[in-house]
Amino acid sequence: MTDQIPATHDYDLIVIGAGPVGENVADYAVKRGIRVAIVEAELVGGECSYWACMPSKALLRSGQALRALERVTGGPSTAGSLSAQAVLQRRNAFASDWKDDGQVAWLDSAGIDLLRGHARLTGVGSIEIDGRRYTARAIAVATGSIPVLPDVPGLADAEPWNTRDATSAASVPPRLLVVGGGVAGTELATAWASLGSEVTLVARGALLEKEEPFAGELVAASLRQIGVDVRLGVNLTRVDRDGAGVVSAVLSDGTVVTSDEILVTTGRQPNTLDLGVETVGLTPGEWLPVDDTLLVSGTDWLYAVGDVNGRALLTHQGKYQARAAGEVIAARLTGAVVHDEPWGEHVATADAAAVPHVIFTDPEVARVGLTEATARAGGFDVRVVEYDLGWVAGAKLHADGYSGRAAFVIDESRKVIVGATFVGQDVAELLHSATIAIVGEVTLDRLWHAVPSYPTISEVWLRLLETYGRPGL
Ligand SMILES: Cc1cc2nc3c(=O)[nH]c(=O)nc-3n(C[C@H](O)[C@H](O)[C@H](O)COP(=O)(O)OP(=O)(O)OC[C@H]3O[C@@H](n4cnc5c(N)ncnc54)[C@H](O)[C@@H]3O)c2cc1C
Ligand SMILES: NC(=O)c1ccc[n+]([C@@H]2O[C@H](COP(=O)([O-])OP(=O)(O)OC[C@H]3O[C@@H](n4cnc5c(N)ncnc54)[C@H](O)[C@@H]3O)[C@@H](O)[C@H]2O)c1
Repeated sequence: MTDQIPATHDYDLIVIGAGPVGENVADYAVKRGIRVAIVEAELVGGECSYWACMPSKALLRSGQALRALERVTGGPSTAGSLSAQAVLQRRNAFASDWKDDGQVAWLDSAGIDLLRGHARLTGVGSIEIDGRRYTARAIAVATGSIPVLPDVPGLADAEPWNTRDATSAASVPPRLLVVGGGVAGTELATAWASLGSEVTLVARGALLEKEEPFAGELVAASLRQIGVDVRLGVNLTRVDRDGAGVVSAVLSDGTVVTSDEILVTTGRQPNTLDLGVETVGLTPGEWLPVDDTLLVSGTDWLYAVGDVNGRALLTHQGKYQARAAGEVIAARLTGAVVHDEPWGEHVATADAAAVPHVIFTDPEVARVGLTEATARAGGFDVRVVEYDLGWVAGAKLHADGYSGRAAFVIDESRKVIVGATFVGQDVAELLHSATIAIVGEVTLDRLWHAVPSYPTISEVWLRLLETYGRPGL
């Protein structure tokens, strides 16, 4: 192990991992005129492009569109059905048929060198790929995260699906058991049920426990409506797959679920187990701790960006970090001024204040910032207002019997929104207005002048303000 950056180096910056985050670190850095290489062990484009965001949303979209049509009087009079094979083919196209030629061509056009293979850190400013050593003045780790498999007797031997299997499967399993009531579990249960699978969803608590409680309740009700057997407050105790391939799962309430596949969606862990982090004083298997410029604590050359730092396991938030990291690495290497004050060009301040995300279940769950529970735990002087989206004229027009709910978490001391949640059909596009209100710290009295158009679902903004009451009255 070396303990200082080598005097000569192959690159200014080496990025490990060419997922959406690594690509953006490299892109933003190379545009500032430094020499950049990126290392990829599998496909350029990463998890999001081939086994996560894109294929899962492609699997979900057709069912959502069909149900939306059925909720409008005059839509199909008999229950419509999807062509599962056509949906799977559309999914294949969105996963680029698991080929990365397009992304590789883009790297080339951007002037970023691609090094194929599995990289391991070997010391300060140095890595090894298949026995070959490369050095750089800075290294950015963007290796993402991998699924967690709970230690349940028989589970590993039953060859469960992980999210990769569930997003790339070539046919619809007649029966699917989904374990885990979080984001991936609820989305993939929705998708496969829409495609005709008989789905059972098992969650050890409620669904979507990190959200406002009404989110999980509304999603559980709608999953049941599309035929999913939702079992809450139970866990797996034992799993077996017999010679015919049938899976039997024994639950903590003593019941047994039989299925053709079992999908485990019980969270993620950092992809740092086989990365050589121990050569630079870090612990394999742990999230890499970073400051707001994405610099790894205790170093002046190592950065960790995206899922691997554990700040927000979302593509768009990782890419936001990547823009800051690419710029700050280049700035530091070229001696340019670093703007690392809160909300400055070189920091990921929004990671702590305003992370937006959409769960593409039906209804969608869209949240930015804090929930009531996290705001209270954070010591905010909180007031929460809620409104039933089914009462909004634009929502009634959008779908017969529209069902949904929205909430604002308000910091009473500053009279600003610190969290917003919308649950309902097609609320995803409402979310960015809330992100802007939070990042801009727009006060409630000013928000009264932001007039939503009639008749749109966004009128819920006015209804929530009215529920709060006009400041000063
Ligand atoms: C089922 C599912 C659905 C999701 N849907 C969404 C969504 O709709 N919206 C959203 O925002 N987020 C979604 N996410 C989360 C999103 O996929 C991740 O946040 C995102 O992929 C993280 O990007 P990343 O670049 O940090 O890591 P990754 O995308 O995991 O990329 C890491 C890359 O590094 C490579 N690599 C790893 N180790 C090495 C090594 N040692 N050497 C060389 N290369 C290496 C890997 O091969 C990979 O290409 C979803 C996740 C899952 C599981
Ligand atoms: N639309 C999106 O943006 C999207 C979609 C899918 C995934 N993701 C990202 O991927 C990440 C991972 O998703 P996820 O659903 O795997 O994680 P999650 O944290 O959302 O949910 C994990 C679920 O598994 C349960 N669980 C954990 N350990 C368990 C155990 N030992 N036994 C039984 N149950 C257990 C939890 O209670 C929870 O219900 C999310 O944090 C999210 O950021 C995003």
